[in-house]
Amino acid sequence: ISCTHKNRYASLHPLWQSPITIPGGSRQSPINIQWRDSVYDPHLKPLEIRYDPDTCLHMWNNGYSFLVEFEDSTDKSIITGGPLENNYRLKQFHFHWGAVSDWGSEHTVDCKVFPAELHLVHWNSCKFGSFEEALMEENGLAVIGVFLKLGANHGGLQKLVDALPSIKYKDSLVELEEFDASCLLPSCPDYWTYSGSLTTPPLSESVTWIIKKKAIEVDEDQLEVFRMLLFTSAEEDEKRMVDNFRPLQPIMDRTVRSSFQ
Ligand SMILES: OSc1ccc(O)cc1O
Ligand SMILES: [Zn+2]
Repeated sequence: ISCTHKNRYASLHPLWQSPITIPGGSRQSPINIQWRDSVYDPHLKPLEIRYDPDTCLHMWNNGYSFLVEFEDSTDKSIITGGPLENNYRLKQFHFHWGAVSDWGSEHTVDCKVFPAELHLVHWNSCKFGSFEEALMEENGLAVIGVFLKLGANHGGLQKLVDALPSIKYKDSLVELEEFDASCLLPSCPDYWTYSGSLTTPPLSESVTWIIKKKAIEVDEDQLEVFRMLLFTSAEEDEKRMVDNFRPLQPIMDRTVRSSFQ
């Protein structure tokens, strides 16, 4: 069964309008995760997260989302274990969200859509020399996806939310002193994992996705600040940065594994 394409695709940014199909694309993201079709893999290890808050550099609006970027010239902030063969270095994290809290996530679980989704992007520093090189290689990247659901205010996220007005326009940037990205992860270790792609151009099929089973809670006021950002620069006609998610892609010949029974 496919998830009914509700009107959440009605007003997408041109980038995501036509579900761009990559010629010969066989492992595109995002996908719907059908819980009952996922296969428990007892060989999956616990994911190890080792982030150093001092590697945080800045936050900027790249015209698709807002990103927090990290200094990645050493293995100071890495993930390892889980489905991964090597260490993967934290490069950046960013979010996808909707114009309203009825939709916004890229992945879905049993067709359930969340108001937003966090992506923590890492690259294989054992096999490649840079993020840009790893981006084009099979298993070059590992991205942790975390669903955001409506609930209590998220204290760690609030530090970023407070700085968002200063990067309202495309290509604006603000320095950040230390930020511990692990505060954005749920405490539950459970995850699904599958082979996929970037969800923004160049849509490279180089991503080992690690989707956390548990969502983190944020409140409506925090999402409202996300929605105040603009896709556009100061000189252009204002376009609010909302609905920056890619439509669901076919699972093709892929299996989603779970780290839990
Ligand atoms: O939207 S997903 C995504 C975007 C940029 C990137 O460098 C990696 C990613 O997984
Ligand atoms: Zn993303």
